[in-house]
Amino acid sequence: MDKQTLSFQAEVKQLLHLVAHSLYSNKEIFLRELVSNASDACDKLRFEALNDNALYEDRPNLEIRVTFDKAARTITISDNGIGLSADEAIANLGTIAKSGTREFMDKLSGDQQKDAQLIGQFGVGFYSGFIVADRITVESRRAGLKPEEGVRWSSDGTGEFEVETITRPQRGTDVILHLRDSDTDFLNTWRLKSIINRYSDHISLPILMRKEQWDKDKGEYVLLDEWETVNQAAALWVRPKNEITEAQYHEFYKQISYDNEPPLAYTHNRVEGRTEYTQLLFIPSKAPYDLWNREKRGGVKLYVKRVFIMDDAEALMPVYLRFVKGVIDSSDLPLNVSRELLQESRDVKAIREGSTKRVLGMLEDLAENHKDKYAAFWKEFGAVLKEGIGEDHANRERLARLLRFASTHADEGVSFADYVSRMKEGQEAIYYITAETLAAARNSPQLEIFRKKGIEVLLLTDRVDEWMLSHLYEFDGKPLQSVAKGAVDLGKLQDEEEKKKAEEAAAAIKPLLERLKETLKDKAKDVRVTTRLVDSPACLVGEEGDISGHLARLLKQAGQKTPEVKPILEINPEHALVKRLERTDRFEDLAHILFDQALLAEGGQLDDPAAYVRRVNALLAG
Ligand SMILES: Nc1ncnc2c1ncn2[C@@H]1O[C@H](COP(=O)(O)OP(=O)(O)OP(=O)(O)O)[C@@H](O)[C@H]1O
Repeated sequence: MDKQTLSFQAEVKQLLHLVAHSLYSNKEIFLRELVSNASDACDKLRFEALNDNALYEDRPNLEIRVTFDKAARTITISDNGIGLSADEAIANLGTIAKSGTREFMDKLSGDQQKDAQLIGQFGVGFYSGFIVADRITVESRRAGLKPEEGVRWSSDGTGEFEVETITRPQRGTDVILHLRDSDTDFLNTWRLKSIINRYSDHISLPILMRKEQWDKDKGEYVLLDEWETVNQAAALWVRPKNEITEAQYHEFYKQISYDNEPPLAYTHNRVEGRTEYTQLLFIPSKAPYDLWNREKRGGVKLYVKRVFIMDDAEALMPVYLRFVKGVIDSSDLPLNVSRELLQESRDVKAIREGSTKRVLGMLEDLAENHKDKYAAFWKEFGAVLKEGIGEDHANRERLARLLRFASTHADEGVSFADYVSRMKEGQEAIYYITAETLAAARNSPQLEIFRKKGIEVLLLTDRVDEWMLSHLYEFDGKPLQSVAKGAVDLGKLQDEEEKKKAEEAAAAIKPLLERLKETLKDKAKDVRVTTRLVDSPACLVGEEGDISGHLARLLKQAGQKTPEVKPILEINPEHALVKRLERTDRFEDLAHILFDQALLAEGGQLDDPAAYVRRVNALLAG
């Protein structure tokens, strides 16, 4: 192929611009990214060679070399991995194939500072070379192709790149960075070594650099023809725990997660027994931008006997732990394991169960011993963890203990155990209310009697709460009871006198109830007297087993059909407004207003807001 000039995909141009302008604060990451690509290329070769050993040609030892040339002002990162064909170079280095990166591009705000932070979550990979280089040349040959089928790719990182065929006897890739004038300080063994130590120590392949020696005559260090390995060259998770520093764990985490913040916690174990594997799992400090995408595959990489098999092996972690990042290295799975096989494998099932327990153990430890960290975790990931209540029956008990809520007694951080420890003498149930917002929950009329009696109520406002509650009926033998469903049954918390008073009030008000029922028959399935209200005239409740108004609204928002369930209107016979009903000549207006206000108070929407306004105005004017 003669030399061709091609244009970058529009998104690449945008990305390149961003790379060159936003990443100045942390220039040295270019080396991490390019070494990581070189390592990936070696992993890919090892993987393909499982089925075709000839791909190793005569160089089975995979390695990465980092060299520099002061005179030419270049740094070269070389690998003898899978290499690129000409077509692959055009496709992979001229476009953004990864959907993640494309999504990232969509999220760019144009605000450089924000975008630079965002970039940390993605890693710009190959293009990060342009942070320090004003031209990058890639020379490569794919394993298995002939020497004449090599390719040279070159670009100054603006709009276009050039490709041509070259002859290249050795397989693999050289990425040659032509440094900008301002970045020649990277042409220094010590500097490069220290960057490799910081970012790439855990890369499992040897990273080689030429040795240096002090030359007395020249009065400077000169490079020798001898090479030395400058990293540990052992996969981090294989090394004994006591030889790994906290900083190394954190760096490894950053590398696999693209998260700039250190992880909240990690766990590193060798599991022995029927299924043998090593797990190194991290809990991030911050939720990724796509946490809510349940389709997104998990963040756990699968290795088999240190050979990289796949990213995002979702079968290794339950969906509700999709925020966990890390590596699992199995000693038992076959090297040619596929995603389909993973789904069925008994070993994988054992690994998933073991890893789930480990993560829950980590969370329990945080909850117990590092309360601040657990609170931070809960803020970021609590709502996702709640999915586990419905999805992971085996661990439901443990998960329930990890849940945290707001309540009428505390703004956040209330566990079921806290709640139970504060239960009143004679209180049998754990009371909760669901609502769209904390304010709506806190101010619901249904809470009035509980507040009056000092009984704590959990305030649930996450979207997933209703669903979660359909899978969780009790904690520690105490039933969970909605304060907005069924008749209030405070059981032993209510004394006989109160009960008697309520019954008498109900009897006295019977004719009024009948009238209300008739007037509101299209809106309410029943109207009854309640003791749950103190300051409000009325509230809506559901029948035990009915879906709540809150859930019905959530489902409606999600575009799902919901069964038409009419609520029950409960009225407070002591309230002035209710008393007024008995002698008003605008009974119908007032009845509707009572209902509509009860609906508004629980966060509902009126079917006919104009009618409501008209009625209120009529009353105000009258
Ligand atoms: N040293 C290399 N050898 C072979 N192919 C490479 C090499 N470096 C890059 N590539 C190819 O170029 C593609 C783009 O690289 P880039 O670093 O931009 O993205 P990525 O590696 O897919 O993602 P990321 O680096 O964010 O994990 C790679 O997927 C790979 O196909």
